[in-house]
Amino acid sequence: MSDKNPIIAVTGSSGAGTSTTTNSFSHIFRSLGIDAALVEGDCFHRFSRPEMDVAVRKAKEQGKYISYFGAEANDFGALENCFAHYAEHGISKVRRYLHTFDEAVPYNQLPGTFTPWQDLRPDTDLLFYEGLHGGVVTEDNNVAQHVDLLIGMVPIVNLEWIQKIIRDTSERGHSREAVQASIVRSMDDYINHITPQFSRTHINFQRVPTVDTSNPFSAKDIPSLDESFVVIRFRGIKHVDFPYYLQMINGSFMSRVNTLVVPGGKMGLAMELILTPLIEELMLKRRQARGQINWLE
Ligand SMILES: Nc1ncnc2c1ncn2[C@@H]1O[C@H](COP(=O)(O)OP(=O)(O)OP(=O)(O)O)[C@@H](O)[C@H]1O
Ligand SMILES: O=C(CO)[C@H](O)[C@H](O)COP(=O)(O)O
Repeated sequence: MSDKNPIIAVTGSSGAGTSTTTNSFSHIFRSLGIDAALVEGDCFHRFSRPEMDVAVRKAKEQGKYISYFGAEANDFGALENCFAHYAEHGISKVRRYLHTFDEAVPYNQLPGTFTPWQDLRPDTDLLFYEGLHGGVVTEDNNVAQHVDLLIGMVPIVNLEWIQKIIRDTSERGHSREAVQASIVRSMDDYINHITPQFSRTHINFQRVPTVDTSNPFSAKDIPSLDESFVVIRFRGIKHVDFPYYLQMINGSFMSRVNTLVVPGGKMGLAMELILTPLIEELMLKRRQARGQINWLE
């Protein structure tokens, strides 16, 4: 945590929608005039796609599974260092993992490879991470401790799998069988490294479909926002203005004292209403910590 160089992390499983959510954050950053440094979590994978294929095969020969959710295939130490270094100095190093031809062509590289490590732009206002492990804690690494605002993006699991299967087959060139196999292979790491993060988050956004998703492996399309509700759970945030949200978001209601439910189509509006004041507060603390505060504000 750092008042001077705050970090916001959106964490979620593969296909959960962390990249999609980045659009909502970009919109908020733009409207608040915030210059955010983007860190894509996939840059901390240890292996390129061909290297991962080999690692998975070798592990299988030894009767083990490795997946993109776990510590063997991701450098949690490098991720923690990235956050710690940014919190301390406002800079860090990042790279990109290129998933598709569209992403890879501008770099003259192949899909499934990394760009070289590069310094983040200097003088950014905050670091924005989206990926798998923004709230990870293991025996050796504590990534979560460096995050000032931790958001979980968590569709219910059937919907998450539908989103992953359809995205991976239509955009990333994988077969349905390969994606199903990777879901099976990931299950241990999913339980040990992905889901525990959602008990450390400040807010979880859980999309729940209102259409039948009981066989996610046969789904032809992703249920739309209008075919879903979003369950929003708050933890450890003071003064959550539930009456204001209930008034502003048509069709919203509370299901528990810390839980707001909104129609799926209102997810963007809900994110903006809820996150804008929290991000403004981070920026206010940042200015105070840097002695830039104008007491007339
Ligand atoms: N709220 C939503 N409504 C409808 N479709 C969605 C929503 N969120 C995500 N999707 C779709 O689900 C798929 C996966 O989303 P996205 O790429 O954002 O996931 P991700 O968490 O970034 O995955 P990865 O970590 O594997 O890159 C995409 O096809 C995206 O369009
Ligand atoms: O999104 C993922 C994890 O967040 C992917 O599973 C991982 O990055 C590997 O990508 P690809 O299947 O494109 O090689």
